[in-house]
Amino acid sequence: MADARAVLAGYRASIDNIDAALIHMLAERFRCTKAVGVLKAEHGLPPADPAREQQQIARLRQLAKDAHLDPDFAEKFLNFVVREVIRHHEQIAANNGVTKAG
Ligand SMILES: O=C(O)C(=O)C[C@]1(C(=O)O)C=C[C@@H](O)C=C1
Repeated sequence: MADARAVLAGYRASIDNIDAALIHMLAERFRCTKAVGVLKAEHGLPPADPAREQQQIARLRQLAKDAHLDPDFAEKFLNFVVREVIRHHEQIAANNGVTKAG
């Protein structure tokens, strides 16, 4: 039992590091997409680009398969993130290209 607890603690330390890396990577991605939102608003480009999304989905599904991750999960995760990005783009466009902090 003591051994199992030590093994579990070791796995949890890795999980905590991975979760921290995910948060930092998502923060960087949203920093980048906010700049994209400003660029799009300044040039009158639409918030969503469905053709680009189809390319991203196809690419991530293949990457997921190669990595033995469920491709349906990868697609759902990308869609979840992109829907939030589009919401930000729409807000930026409504504010004429001005972003709010956060
Ligand atoms: O590439 C763009 O045009 C973006 O706005 C970025 C992004 C994304 O988050 O990857 C978001 C919305 C678009 O529909 C496609 C892709």
